Amino acid sequence: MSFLTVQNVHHSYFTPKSVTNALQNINFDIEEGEFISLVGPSGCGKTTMLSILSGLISPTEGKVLIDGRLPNSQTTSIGYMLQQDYLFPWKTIKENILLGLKLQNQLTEEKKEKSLSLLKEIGLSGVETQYPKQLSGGMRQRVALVRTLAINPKILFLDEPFSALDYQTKLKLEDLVFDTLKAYRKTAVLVTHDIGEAISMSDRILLFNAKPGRLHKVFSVPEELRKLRPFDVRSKAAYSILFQEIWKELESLENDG
Ligand SMILES: Nc1ncnc2c1ncn2[C@@H]1O[C@H](COP(=O)(O)OP(=O)(O)OP(=O)(O)O)[C@@H](O)[C@H]1O
Repeated sequence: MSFLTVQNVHHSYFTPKSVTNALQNINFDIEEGEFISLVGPSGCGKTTMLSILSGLISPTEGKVLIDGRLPNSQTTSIGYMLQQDYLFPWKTIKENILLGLKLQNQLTEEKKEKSLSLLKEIGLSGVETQYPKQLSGGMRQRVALVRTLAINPKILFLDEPFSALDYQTKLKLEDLVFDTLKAYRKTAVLVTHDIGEAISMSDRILLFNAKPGRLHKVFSVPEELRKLRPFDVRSKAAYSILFQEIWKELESLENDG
């Protein structure tokens, strides 16, 4: 059985006046250690899919299993990186990083040391006693990554974590997140509007279609690109070919809609 399975998922939002079929008949699997991106036109259900995968909402029909368990079960450890870093402004960087462990009653000396050494690994030595407002947006997102990894999640859900950053910081952070997730052999699902980001970071890309949201096509990133860091992927011919392919497919979906 795969690490994560999505079986016949449908999801509708009901309001007193209308019903929106956000997702229809979604099926896919993710293997342990895979990096998957969800892309598609606005309103195709990417955020809804991520909310279902992470157990924030239950699908109207069908189910998701992570390591054989429902995502909202106590034993399924999930990490998030979002567009905003959601660090607590009144807590120091060290307190922010250790908060998850503290809340889960898992703050051992060993885990504390590990989390603080990860902060150094990603180039943030010496910020432990500073407050979030003293750091740049890119630095704060790096702290958010450490905070997420501190709880040793089985899977990470990344909801446009680079979209609020300037272009140069975004490219640097893509490399850093990629390196860190590979080093710790983490499984990850990224939602992004940026096809280049999806190709350069992922093993596979799931293209969704809108109204209702369906899984339209799955693209496998060529093996030769998967071995490279995201920044280096962007200069390869195979990258441009796949970019064109996904771009054309997206355009045809938008024209159909
Ligand atoms: N809480 C909600 N109540 C009612 N309808 C909703 C709700 N959340 C999302 N929708 C609708 O469900 C559909 C899918 O929305 P969703 O946000 O998942 O798409 P998306 O692909 O993430 O969009 P975007 O790329 O614009 O962020 C859309 O038609 C949206 O209007």
